Amino acid sequence: MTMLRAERVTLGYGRTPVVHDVTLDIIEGGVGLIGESGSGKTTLARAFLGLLTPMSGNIWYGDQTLKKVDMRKFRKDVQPVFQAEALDPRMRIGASVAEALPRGARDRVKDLLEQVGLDPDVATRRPHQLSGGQRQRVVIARALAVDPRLLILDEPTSALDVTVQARILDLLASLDTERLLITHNLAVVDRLCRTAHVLFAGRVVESGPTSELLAKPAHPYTRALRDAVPKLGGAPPEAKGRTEAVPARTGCPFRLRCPLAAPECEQPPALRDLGGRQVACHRAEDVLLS
Ligand SMILES: Nc1ncnc2c1ncn2[C@@H]1O[C@H](COP(=O)(O)OP(=O)(O)OP(=O)(O)O)[C@@H](O)[C@H]1O
Repeated sequence: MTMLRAERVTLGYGRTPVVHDVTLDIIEGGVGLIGESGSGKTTLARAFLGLLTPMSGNIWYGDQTLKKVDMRKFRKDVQPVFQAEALDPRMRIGASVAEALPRGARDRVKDLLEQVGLDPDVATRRPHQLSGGQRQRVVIARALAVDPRLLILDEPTSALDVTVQARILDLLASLDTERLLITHNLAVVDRLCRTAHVLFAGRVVESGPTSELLAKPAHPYTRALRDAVPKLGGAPPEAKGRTEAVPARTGCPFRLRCPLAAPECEQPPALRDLGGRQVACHRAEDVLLS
């Protein structure tokens, strides 16, 4: 089932588009958005949260666009999971979680803290008295307080060290709530999302089942990300090749970094179906064979 849908969405700041003509469904089983810094992941997430209005195209929630939807209900159904730094440093943890709960349900603080694997005694502490992993759990507890249908998680574990990161991923995997996960790290998407979309320079370059994208990438950029997959907790990968090259302004945006670039890549590749996935590459068949 599709929970949220971006339909031919172009997004930008001022008059400058940074996400171009993206169509993408958030479906059950977890959806991952992967790409390097500046590829447009957070911009797309902000549009899905209703925080950024598309320059063109629409975001659909069920059969309504976000322009028409009941925003009070939408804000309850679709919850962002912010970085732990967003917690109010002056507030005690219990008050911080209680604040997120609906009126009349404030006695659920203890349950929520337990649900995210925290000792309810942390309720009396302030954020600086918790570890980074504990703070991230509090942020997740706050997001869960309104029983959302969908969590939108932007790099939920990148600030944490490896073992703590693995435990937070276990927690997220154990939740019933659906998720859109934004990350540099393919290994994190593999753990939490059945479907993955790879963004490069504000365009979807490959989409499909995560396991297939990892096992047999059809876009050279997906392959470069896969080959640079950091262990959980590692540094963000850089695609191999001429990493200093900026995206090309004409033709395929990846061509200046692509080891398979050919004359036809001076024409922009359309996103096309290829054996159960979608890929925007003239040479996808060669990528699969090579
Ligand atoms: N508020 C803003 N005003 C103008 N340009 C912005 C703004 N926010 C982001 N951008 C630009 O939009 C592009 C996409 O940024 P975005 O933050 O969506 O990328 P990202 O893939 O989430 O990167 P990161 O992983 O570093 O967060 C970048 O070129 C960025 O410089």
